[in-house]
Amino acid sequence: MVLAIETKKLTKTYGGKGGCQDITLTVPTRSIFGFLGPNGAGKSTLVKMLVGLLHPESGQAKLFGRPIEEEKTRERIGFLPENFRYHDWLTGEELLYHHGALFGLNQKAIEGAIPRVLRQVGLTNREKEKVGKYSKGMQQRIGLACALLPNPELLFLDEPTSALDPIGRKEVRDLLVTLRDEGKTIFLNSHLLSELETVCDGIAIIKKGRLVFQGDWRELAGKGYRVKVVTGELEQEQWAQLHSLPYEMLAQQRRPASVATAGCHELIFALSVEEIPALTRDLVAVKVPLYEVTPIMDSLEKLFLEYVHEA
Ligand SMILES: Nc1ncnc2c1ncn2[C@@H]1O[C@H](COP(=O)(O)OP(=O)(O)OP(=O)(O)O)[C@@H](O)[C@H]1O
Repeated sequence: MVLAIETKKLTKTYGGKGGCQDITLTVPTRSIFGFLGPNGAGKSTLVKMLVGLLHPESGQAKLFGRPIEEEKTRERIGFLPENFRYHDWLTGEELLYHHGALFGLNQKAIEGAIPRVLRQVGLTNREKEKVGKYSKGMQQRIGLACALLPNPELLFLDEPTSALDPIGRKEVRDLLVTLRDEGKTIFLNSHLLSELETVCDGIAIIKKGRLVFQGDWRELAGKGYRVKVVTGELEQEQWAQLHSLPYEMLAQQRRPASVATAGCHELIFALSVEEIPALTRDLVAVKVPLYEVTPIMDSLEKLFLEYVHEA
């Protein structure tokens, strides 16, 4: 499998301090990868090395199996830096021309790409307005449009939705999913964990310059499944049978009257994911009127806080 990003012990410090150290990371192609960490953890330092803005002190990094130093490799990436200040006096279109030229695209290629990127970021018909007059959200969108100009296979986005309202965020999330489905890889730096959890296939967590987790967070969050079971009214005997089943019941409560959905008892079991079908079969066997069986997963936020505090 060709990896979009592969680093081995990649290190860059600032006079021996800060930065990031010994980062060994793999990001598969055709995925959305979330890179998380508290402020000052080393996220930007890693991204800047990968896009060629900083030279690693030691270690190696490859993009699509090729060393990051190769110019040809860099042509395959797009980058949206955090809080980038665009040229206020240019129109959106002029800015795109400028960035297209910086990418080394010729006039024809730029003209062809502009309508595509404007459509992708929802700025069609706003390209003649000055960037200085754009709202913060529009400025973020035009930045994203610049990053998309060369139709990159790998896109580095640093906080791409921080200035957007909820509708704008949803639009950008949908765009990222579309890009991934088209075969692109997106490396996403964001503090908005609830956003990452809806789109990311894999994540890495960095703390004080070192990686403390990488992988599919859903696997990790789902390891210790809890399962919510909602039942109808239960006879005394059914309660007894329920308690005799070989599952650990963590909680039980009568559902408050305000809960509109059917069922009146809510039971929480501690289970592994593989045990869910067996639990369901056993509940049906003891004639429990079953309304709902739902796995409860930990949120990415909970996982993140655990790693950042404990590791
Ligand atoms: N140019 C620099 N000179 C000295 N130290 C630096 C420099 N750039 C970053 N650092 C230090 O390196 C560490 C990592 O910084 P970096 O900007 O990579 O973190 P970050 O995770 O991107 O932070 P944030 O989320 O706040 O943007 C921090 O301790 C920072 O102070």
